[in-house]
Amino acid sequence: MAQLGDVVARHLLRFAFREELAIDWRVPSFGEHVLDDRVSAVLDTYHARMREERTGPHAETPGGRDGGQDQRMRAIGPDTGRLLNILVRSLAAPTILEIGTSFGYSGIWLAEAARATGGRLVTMELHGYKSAHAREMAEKAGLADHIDFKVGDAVAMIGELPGTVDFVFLDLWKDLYVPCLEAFYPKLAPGAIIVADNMLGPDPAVKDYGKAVRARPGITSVLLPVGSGIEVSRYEPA
Ligand SMILES: C[S@@+](CC[C@H](N)C(=O)[O-])C[C@H]1O[C@@H](n2cnc3c(N)ncnc32)[C@H](O)[C@@H]1O
Repeated sequence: MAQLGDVVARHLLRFAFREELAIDWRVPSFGEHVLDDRVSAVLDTYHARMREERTGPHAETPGGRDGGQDQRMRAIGPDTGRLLNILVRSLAAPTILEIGTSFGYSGIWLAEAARATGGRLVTMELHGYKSAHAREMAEKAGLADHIDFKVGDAVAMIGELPGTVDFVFLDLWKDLYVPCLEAFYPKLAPGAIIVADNMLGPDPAVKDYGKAVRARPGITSVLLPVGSGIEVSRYEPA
């Protein structure tokens, strides 16, 4: 019964917040005076591709997830992008870790906030062709100087990061959420914020992540119905 309740709640939330009703694709609505023209133009280019992706057939093409030739952006929407940007802008010169670059959409929102706050974005992606596209778009947006693009398995690369991180955006294949948490948790700076995407999806791995992050010492966490559902957590050691 509890499981049925979960499914119904998930569908109601998805309906209430589904793209057609809630997504505001207009970049200027974020604030014409906040995002510069180069950033807005790049976001608009991504939005056109995202609209096509979301309205087109959902079947995987050959080589798609994850035959090594995946072409879908699988990007967060503009609402989640705006929220990431707002959260990062509340931090001073943060080190931001993005796990799951894909073709670079969420990274634009994060890097724009990194530039505004004197911070830096480190973004990790398994596939070189996706990371290369993300870099090209970041160059067009004038943001590439604020980003380190890393290619390889994030779970392994997180362990090699020097220093601490102030903000983590977790958005890769869901079965890796908990292994990533295990890898980045020891690197969290006091006051660090973690945002995990796709938390209202059907994959049981996201529930495992929700339980695992809330069980960690020093974590306060809330699930928000923004985009496809985000778990927003804050770390404050005792
Ligand atoms: C949902 S997409 C990320 C979307 C992106 N954050 C955005 O909103 O624009 C997930 C990405 O994680 C990448 N990925 C999957 N496993 C990975 C791993 N072990 N290490 C690094 N990246 C991985 C996939 O190739 C895919 O591009």
